[in-house]
Amino acid sequence: MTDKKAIISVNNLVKHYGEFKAVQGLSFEVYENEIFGLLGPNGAGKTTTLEIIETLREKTSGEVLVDGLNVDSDANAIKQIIGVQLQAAGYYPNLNLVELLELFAGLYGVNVTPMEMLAKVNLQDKAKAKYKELSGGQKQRFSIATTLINSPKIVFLDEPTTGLDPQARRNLWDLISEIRNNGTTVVITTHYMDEAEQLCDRVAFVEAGKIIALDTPDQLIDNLIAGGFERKKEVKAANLEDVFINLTGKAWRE
Ligand SMILES: Nc1ncnc2c1ncn2[C@@H]1O[C@H](COP(=O)(O)OP(=O)(O)OP(=O)(O)O)[C@@H](O)[C@H]1O
Repeated sequence: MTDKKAIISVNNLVKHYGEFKAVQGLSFEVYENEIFGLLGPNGAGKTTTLEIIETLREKTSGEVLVDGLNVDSDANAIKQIIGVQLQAAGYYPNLNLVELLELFAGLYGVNVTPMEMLAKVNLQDKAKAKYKELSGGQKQRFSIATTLINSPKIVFLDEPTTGLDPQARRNLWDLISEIRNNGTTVVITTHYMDEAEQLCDRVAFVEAGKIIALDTPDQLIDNLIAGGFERKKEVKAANLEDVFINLTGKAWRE
C-alpha cells in the first residue's frame, strides 16, 4: 500500500461549534481508487469531517486537499470532481427519475443518458416513477446514481445502507465495489462493521473528533488478536444473516 497516491489529504482538521469541539485535530489520507471507511459512534464527527472535505461546511482550522485542490481556495473546482448524495428533501416530488436526472445533469452542465444512469443502479423499470414511490433500497440506489452524473473522481456516501434489508445492503455493496472498480475513489461512513469489513480497503475509527485507529480491516483484526483477544463464544461457520440470504436469495427484489 506504500506506493499508493493520496487523493484526499486531511491535516490537523479542527471544527468547533461554539464551545463544542466536534473535530479535534484529524489527519488522514484517502488513496486513489480505494474504498475508505469512516467508522465511529453517533456524534463522533464523521459527517462534519465529510462535509468539510465536500466544501459544504466551514472548518475552524487545518488543511484539506482534494486531488491537489485546497478547500479554502478551490471549492468550486472541488465540487466539479466529487459526487455527493443529496438529502431526500432535494428531490422534487413531481418529477420522475428520468426528469430528475436530466435536471441534475443540467445543473452540472453535463449531458447524460438517463436510462444509462438508471441501468448502472438497476432502476430501468422505475424510469417513470417518482422518488417518493421508491422503496428504501431503490431510493439509495437512485441517490447513488445522482452522485455519478458528473463522472466524479471521488464519491462520498454517508451511511448509504442504513435501514436496508440484508439483500438490499449486499446489492449496494456490489454496486459500490463496481463504482470503485470503474476507477472512482469512494469515501463511506457506516455503523455496520460487517459492511466495513467486507467493503472497505481501509477504515479509520473516529471517536470524539479524533482518529483512534486507521488501517485495513484485516490488519486491525490481526492486531487485536495478536494482543491476546479472544471471542467469548465459539463462532459458528454461519450466522442468522446467512440463513436469511439462503432462504430468500440475493436477487434485487424491492
Ligand atoms: N451545525 C451544528 N451545530 C452544532 N453542533 C453540531 C452541528 N453539527 C453537528 N454538531 C455536533 O457535532 C458532533 C459531531 O456531529 P456529526 O454529525 O459530525 O457526527 P457523526 O459522527 O456523523 O454522527 P452520526 O453517526 O450520528 O451521523 C455532534 O455532537 C453534533 O451534535
